Amino acid sequence: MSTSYLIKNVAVLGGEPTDLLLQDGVVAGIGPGLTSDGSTEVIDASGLVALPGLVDLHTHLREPGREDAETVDTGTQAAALGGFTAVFAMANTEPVADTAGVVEQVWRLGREAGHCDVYPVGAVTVGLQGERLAELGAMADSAARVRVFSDDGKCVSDAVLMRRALEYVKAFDGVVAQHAQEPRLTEGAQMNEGELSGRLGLAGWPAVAEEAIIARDVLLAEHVGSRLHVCHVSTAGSVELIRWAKGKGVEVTAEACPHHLLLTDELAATYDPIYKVNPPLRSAADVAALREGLADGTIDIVATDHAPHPHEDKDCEWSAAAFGMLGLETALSIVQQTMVDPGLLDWAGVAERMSYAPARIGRAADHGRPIEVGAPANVVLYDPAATRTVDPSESASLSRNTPYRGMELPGRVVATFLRGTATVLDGKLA
Ligand SMILES: NC(=O)N[C@@H](CC(=O)O)C(=O)O
Ligand SMILES: [Zn+2]
Ligand SMILES: [Zn+2]
Repeated sequence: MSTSYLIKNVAVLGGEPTDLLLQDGVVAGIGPGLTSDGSTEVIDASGLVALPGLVDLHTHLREPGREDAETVDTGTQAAALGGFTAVFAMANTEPVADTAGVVEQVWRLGREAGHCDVYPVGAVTVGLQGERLAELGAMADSAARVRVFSDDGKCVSDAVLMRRALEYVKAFDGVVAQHAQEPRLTEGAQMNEGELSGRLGLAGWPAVAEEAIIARDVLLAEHVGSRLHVCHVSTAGSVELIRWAKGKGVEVTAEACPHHLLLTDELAATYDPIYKVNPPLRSAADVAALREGLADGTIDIVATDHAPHPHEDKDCEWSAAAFGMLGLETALSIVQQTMVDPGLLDWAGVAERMSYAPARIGRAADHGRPIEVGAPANVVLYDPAATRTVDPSESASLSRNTPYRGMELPGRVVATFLRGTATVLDGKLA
């Protein structure tokens, strides 16, 4: 029999303190003054906020193939520590997750690890090569029940292939998640194109390379009547385009990453590749536009783009280093710092953008449910008053490439429950 938990005096979505009973995998009771029998573990949650288990629509778990950077086991440990109960695992593994066999392998590894649910993302094109559509239907029909398809890491830049993919996924209510990067406009690109890239002598990655693909794709999505999701939106112009498309009724959703909500391209002046990421860190004006777009719902969700890389791929000169940074264990803190503390989002808004909406977009039915009686007990307890200094060596990830090392961040995940079982207790893996 699994343990049941009575969580006392917890602020559900930041509301008035109440009690929460998690039993038999579901939320079994909510209300002040709940009492327990002897077999129930009681948690004093005074000062803590309860949120629905977080859902990350954009995680790189690296397995199969780059187990030196991350495995499904270590990546989902990091996820649980960050308050996540479900992650969508990107397809740019080795081999690429472009067949039913590979997505089932990742899905099975997730079940065996047991730290959070793993929803494999299927590649759009064979080998991420951008030439032929992968077996989308076979992945959708597999045990992994894939609904999100992405060549993330690469852009589906061929308009005909993108159109076909959007058409194809309609049959099983799927969505194409685009890494919006016009390849010809970003050959050799190293950082945001601007005055600073010129001064630093690093090849620029212009905003228009992202915006041109988003403009094209929202028009394609409208034309074929399909669902489009835009990965890691990074520019003010992209926010504007998505706002316009939504206004027209296009079925487009979009994500922003924590690092794009906090950090700017000025960090490239350090030449420290810890700040090298794709799409690149942008200007302060872009950061402000992303925060505003996330606040008003133009940007639907926060997704981490957790991108582990081993030190030999990061501890080298800027132009040789890999793109990407860790994100799972710090996401909620960065969202608190950039959105909640400045008053741009309340905790209900965080639940929408980090749990309900990503689960909806990815069709993860057991996740992203309000904390109410009968719902699966996927819950995170968070202490917004705590602070901590980020120490990369404490990360559960196999990699160390966090841009927040040494920074003092607000908040701490105290506990995470997956279907009523604690995956994290007292801030540590349970
Ligand atoms: N974001 C990154 O900088 N890197 C990602 C790929 C991607 O998300 O495009 C990776 O797989 O390392
Ligand atoms: Zn990407
Ligand atoms: Zn990615």
